[in-house]
Amino acid sequence: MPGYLCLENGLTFQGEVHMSGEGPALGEIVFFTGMTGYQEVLTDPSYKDQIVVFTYPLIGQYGINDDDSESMKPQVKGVIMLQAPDVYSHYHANSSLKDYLVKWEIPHMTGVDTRQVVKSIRQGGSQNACISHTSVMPSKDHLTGQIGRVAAQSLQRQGSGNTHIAVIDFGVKKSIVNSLLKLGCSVTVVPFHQLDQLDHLEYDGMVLSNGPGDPKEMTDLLTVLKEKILEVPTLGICLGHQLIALALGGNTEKLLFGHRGANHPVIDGETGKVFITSQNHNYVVEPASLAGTELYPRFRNVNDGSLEGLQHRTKPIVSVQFHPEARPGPEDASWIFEQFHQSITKSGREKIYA
Ligand SMILES: NC(=O)CC[C@H](N)C(=O)O
Repeated sequence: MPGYLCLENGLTFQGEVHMSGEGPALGEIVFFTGMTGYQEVLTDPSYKDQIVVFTYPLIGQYGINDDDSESMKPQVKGVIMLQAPDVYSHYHANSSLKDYLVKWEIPHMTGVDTRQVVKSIRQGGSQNACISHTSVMPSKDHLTGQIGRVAAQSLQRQGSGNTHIAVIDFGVKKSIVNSLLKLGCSVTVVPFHQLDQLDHLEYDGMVLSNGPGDPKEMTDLLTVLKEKILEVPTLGICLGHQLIALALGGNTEKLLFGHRGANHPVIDGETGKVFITSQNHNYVVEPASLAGTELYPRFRNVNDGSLEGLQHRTKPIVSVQFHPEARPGPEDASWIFEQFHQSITKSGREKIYA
């Protein structure tokens, strides 16, 4: 049925709307620039309640499969595409993208001038938007509470390796846990609201996961997090990176329109090497806020110079704004997990932090 995408800045786009009810579906509108990886994006809990615009004009060509989801179901509030073909082709696929979105009742829209939508977001910044059959202007209210809607409810142990990692779950992607299991670690996923459980666990390292929304919604946890971060080798990924900065005295701010894609170049100040990363974030750590803390900026985005990761001056604590687990995107940064793993053993630590 014909319908509308209405942005907070007043712009309205017409297209073909597919949604079960009348709507409207309200979410923060953001854009993803990768040519592939739509299944991973739709199921990444960090996109909770966001409306995602895909800039690549043809989405759904290789269908949906049983392996590539980052969580049990799509997490996005809505999907905006130029074209989503009914025909798909891939030896792994078991459903079309459209059937999958209909099954999970995810409002989606095709026939939209996605380039124009993206231009508008780049000018006005991420903002709320509505998908509906009639033209409905979105509220300007800042959407909150997403982390509580995606994180696990109870502790989950996986793997049997000797090195035991506590993954603090703010909406963890499956591939972060898988990256640790692949290195031979065992993993306990600890929900963010059960940090007291860490006192009963014996673990060798900690990972603070990715997650949706504003990191400052987790301000109540910062004192406990700081104590735990300083105790064991710690890796922070995306929201986890932002929380390490906040816990150790830094500050975060919101970018105008965020980074979401599979080809963001990042330079490692330690080695001078540039690598291509997968990204999905709205917020960044403010470099100036690190003055007087024990953290220093190690990684930078080559395109806009924004901060992409931190290192602690004396302790084995590293954090990255990009996604070393990739999915979707290149695996150029998977060495971050390997170094984290090495940093857990004393000899590895001496080598890395010499
Ligand atoms: N992928 C993430 O962890 C995103 C972190 C945070 N929600 C942001 O948008 O910046």
